[in-house]
Amino acid sequence: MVPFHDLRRLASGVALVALEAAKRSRAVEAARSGDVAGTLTSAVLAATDLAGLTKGTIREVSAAPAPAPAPRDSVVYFSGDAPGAKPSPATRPDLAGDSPISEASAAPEVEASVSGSEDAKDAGFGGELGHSRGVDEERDHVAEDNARERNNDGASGHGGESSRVGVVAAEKKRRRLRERRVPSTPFSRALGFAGLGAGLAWGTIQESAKRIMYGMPKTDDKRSTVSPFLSDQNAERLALALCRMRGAALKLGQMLSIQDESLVPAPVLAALDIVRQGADVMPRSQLNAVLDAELGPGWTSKLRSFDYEPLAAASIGQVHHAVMKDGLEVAMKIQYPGVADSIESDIENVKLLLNYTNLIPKGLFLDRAIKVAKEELSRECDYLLEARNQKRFRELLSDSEGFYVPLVIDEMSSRKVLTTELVSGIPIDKVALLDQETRNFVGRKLLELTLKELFVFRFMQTDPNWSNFLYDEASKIINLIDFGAACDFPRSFVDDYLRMVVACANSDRDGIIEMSRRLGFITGQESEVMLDAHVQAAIIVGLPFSKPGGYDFCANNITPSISNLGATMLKHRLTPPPDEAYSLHRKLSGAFLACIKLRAVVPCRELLLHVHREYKFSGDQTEVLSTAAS
Ligand SMILES: Nc1ncnc2c1ncn2[C@@H]1O[C@H](COP(=O)(O)OP(=O)(O)OP(=O)(O)O)[C@@H](O)[C@H]1O
Repeated sequence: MVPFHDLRRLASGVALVALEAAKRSRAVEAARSGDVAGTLTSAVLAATDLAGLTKGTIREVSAAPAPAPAPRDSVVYFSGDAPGAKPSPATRPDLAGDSPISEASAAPEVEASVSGSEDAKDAGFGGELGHSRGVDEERDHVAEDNARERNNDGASGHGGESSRVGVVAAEKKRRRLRERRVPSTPFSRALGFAGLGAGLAWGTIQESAKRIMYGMPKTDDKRSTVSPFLSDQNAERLALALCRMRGAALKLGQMLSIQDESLVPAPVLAALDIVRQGADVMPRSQLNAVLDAELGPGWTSKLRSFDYEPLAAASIGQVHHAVMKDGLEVAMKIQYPGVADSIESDIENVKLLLNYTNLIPKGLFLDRAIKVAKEELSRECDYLLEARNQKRFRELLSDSEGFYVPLVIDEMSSRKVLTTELVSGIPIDKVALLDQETRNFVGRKLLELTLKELFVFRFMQTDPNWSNFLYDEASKIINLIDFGAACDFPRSFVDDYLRMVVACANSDRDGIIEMSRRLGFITGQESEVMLDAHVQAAIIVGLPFSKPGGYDFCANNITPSISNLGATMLKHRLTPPPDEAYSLHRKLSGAFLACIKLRAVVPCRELLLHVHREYKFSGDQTEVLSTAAS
């Protein structure tokens, strides 16, 4: 027998589809007003969305790439370069031939020269000649550097060569991404979620039936054994749908994917790993439409070349390699259409799905977290804001050894397109494969940066995604990218937060309780159980800072202890954490998780004491560390 609650889920899923269709359907409106063509278009769109979202076919991500479509050249070169300067496919062997990206439908007013690509010719790309304006001194310098590096060793971007440092670009290209249109209207997005809900419900019923026929699946994960909802197929379905939807939904999926198994069930985590590896790719027609609308139809006149095969398909946009007229290699991040306008509804829809599935434990104060996520995501969709953040960090870190923030190219940037200097390097999870000395160095640098951002700049990039730190082994520089999520912290908050970290480092119970109250983590009315759990968690988080000398993140894995205490705190918590805490703690735990991943040994206490010594508290109060601190 199929359990009743599964039938109810299916019914709810179907009801949701019907409800959304009725509520938001342009088709219905069109039909009412007699627009038959509109009705048909919307119906077809809806059907495609549903089909795509409920299939749940397993995607081979890395082990066995999907068969390549007919070979194509994805790079389009534009005419007007100085003689001899025109890059040819031969200089980019990684691009030879096999792009999975399909047909072009390009900006009609520019015509193409080159590359022997039929696509480019069909697309009618071409040259507005001799343009090179607004190139400042710094930019010239960077372009020259890059040209020199390219001549020397063929590596691209800042930070240069090293056979081991796989250029991220080349590495990412080896993965075959799936090309699918982004559902860009509120209607198609809502239907997408509804379809997913129905798909999950159907998957649950299938799983229940399977269990009746063949018994329980063998797995260590208790929750997946208990709930037929948490089948591998359903988890896969969820991941595929998120990759297709992109936008806020995918971002939330990526956030969940770096959580540990005590919060998110294992099969879902495994599926979300797919999500972390990148979204589907938007077709050229959608891409060109965004570029034309944002940069004007003459955008190609500023480029020597543009590669239609993306370096990366991220949650909010996809990133393409291009070369500016002056030879500077750049990364162009192009936002998926419709995602900025659908943050609110996407998140509401994800919430609905989470409610269906009971995936999130009670006590997480989800509403508050969701409010913060919405605000963060809308900021992240504004690439002009990201450009400003990036310039600010470039300035702040200009004297900090070991870090580099790439240049922003204003003339090729807008609210939905962000063009920055291309940098190279390997993300943190790849650094984890290097020698101990390198891992220690990178771990130390990451913690140093985190402390500096919070306690010196009071301005922090709050997205700890491992790919946002690209380590260039040859120059020993960490190239920093992705400043979409960044925020200022008020001085009074930072003052008390530093006092709290020091109290944690010194296992100072009274200090922890007092600062936690002042910062708003507790009300002061909590039960003893809650206070104990809170203090214990704080002391565990402070452990790396508790003793002089190198702290070995590999030998002391603190994640499980925190998860256990986390459960107690969720049960007894009286107040949600302050708004500042969501992104700050994501970043801090991200820095710790990175050090754990790197199995690094880092003199954390020395780093903290250094920051504390240099810190000026407001009101110029002299802060003395307790004797245990020295
Ligand atoms: N300047 C750059 N140089 C080299 N690669 C880059 C650059 N900018 C972006 N990339 C590549 O594109 C990927 C996505 O870029 P970015 O992180 O800025 O996008 P995002 O939409 O903020 O992504 P996320 O979904 O991780 O938040 C990076 O992980 C990196 O591989």
